Amino acid sequence: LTAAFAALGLASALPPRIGTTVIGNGNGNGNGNGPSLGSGRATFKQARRPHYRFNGARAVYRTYLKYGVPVPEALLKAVAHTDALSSPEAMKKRATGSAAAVPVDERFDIAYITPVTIGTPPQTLQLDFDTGSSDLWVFSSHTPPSQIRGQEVYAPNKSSTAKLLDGQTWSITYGDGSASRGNVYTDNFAVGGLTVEGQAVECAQQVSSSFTSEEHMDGLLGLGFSTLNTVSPKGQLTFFDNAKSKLDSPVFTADLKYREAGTYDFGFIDKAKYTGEIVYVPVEMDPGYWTFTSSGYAVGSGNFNAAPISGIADTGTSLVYLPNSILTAYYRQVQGATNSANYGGYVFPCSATLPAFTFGIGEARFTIPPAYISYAPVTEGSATCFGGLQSSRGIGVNIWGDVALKAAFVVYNGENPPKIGWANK
Ligand SMILES: O=C(c1ccc(-c2ccco2)nc1O)N(Cc1ccccn1)C1CC1
Repeated sequence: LTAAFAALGLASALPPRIGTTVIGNGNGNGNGNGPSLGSGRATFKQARRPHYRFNGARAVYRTYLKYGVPVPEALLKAVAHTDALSSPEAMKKRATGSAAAVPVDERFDIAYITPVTIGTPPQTLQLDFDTGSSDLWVFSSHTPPSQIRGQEVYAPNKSSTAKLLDGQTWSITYGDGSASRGNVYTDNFAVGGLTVEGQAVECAQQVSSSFTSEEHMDGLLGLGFSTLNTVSPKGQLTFFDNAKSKLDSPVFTADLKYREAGTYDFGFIDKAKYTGEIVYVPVEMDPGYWTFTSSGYAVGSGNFNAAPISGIADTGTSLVYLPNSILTAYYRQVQGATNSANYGGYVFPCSATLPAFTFGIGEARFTIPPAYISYAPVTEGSATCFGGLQSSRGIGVNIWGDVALKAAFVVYNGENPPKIGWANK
């Protein structure tokens, strides 16, 4: 501002502290209708103007007018632009968030963890963001120490903003047989700069062994629909449902990657993260998963089999689970592949040459490279590898897990009705 004034050859008469409204305290100067002057002194208390946003361009503009200096075109444009930025609707939705999705292990993408902060002062935990479930639960000070192996825990008693949800409990069983249960607090909760106050944080009082052995995962953050939430007797909202109303746009995106960190973004779609166009398909939100229909598949360079495949986009599941007919078509192209009862799924020699797997979203095509499908040796150092494509028989739903999701940029659009968008990257 000083420079602006100097440019105008004006003394740097800085305007009074912007946004103050001068109010009298009743000892006026007697020429209004206030009480007669007492000691010839007057004091005026200043008060902040609520929701006032300083607007530099407008301050300079006012000065030009005050001194009768012609206002240059550029300044008029700046005033118009900055006014638009601070307009009521522009002010209303200002929130977005962005956080890394890091593989829990450097060799296989078994799951991805994302840093979050809970409480006051903030406690940082690493959670598995899971679009296949809708409970936000954490290892906590209520978790038996015998079930904790290196995880960070949330201690509500160390947070001045934690509140127990009296009488509320939760209990969840996942498809791989893992399970956890406990009680519930609300607290301030933030992901990548996006804060929700009063988020239901489900504290584990019991976790099953597979959670104990996943030492870098301090809990799950459900991004399914809140209808799946298990808190009883009063179901709670997911972080996304709580944050949605203040997001610039009611969306979150998943950009998972093969053996490297990706990102979850909330409230915006980052054009730098994808190529071509995002193709949207409808979502069936009952019973609570992001359920959509794929338009078909192809094995390697084979022709595309156009056939609707209903399935869920599940960031919390490592592999892809599809109908047997598709798996037979795929693994018959893999030398030495068998569906092993011993290992519980399709295995093959790690030295085998694998075809890619392509799935359709409308007219768009997404190809999972062979490297993603040669998932991991069945046991440390084994020459037999477990496939990234497995059978959905016995699950009841087809699942597009991380093996598929990391081949795309995925937009979870929470408008009514919800939809899911897919783009290549
Ligand atoms: O693990 C679950 C899963 C997630 C949430 C719930 C649940 C119960 C009550 C509320 O949510 N139940 C699941 O079972 N998978 C993935 C999966 C992977 C492997 C086998 C079976 N399934 C659900 C998304 C399908």
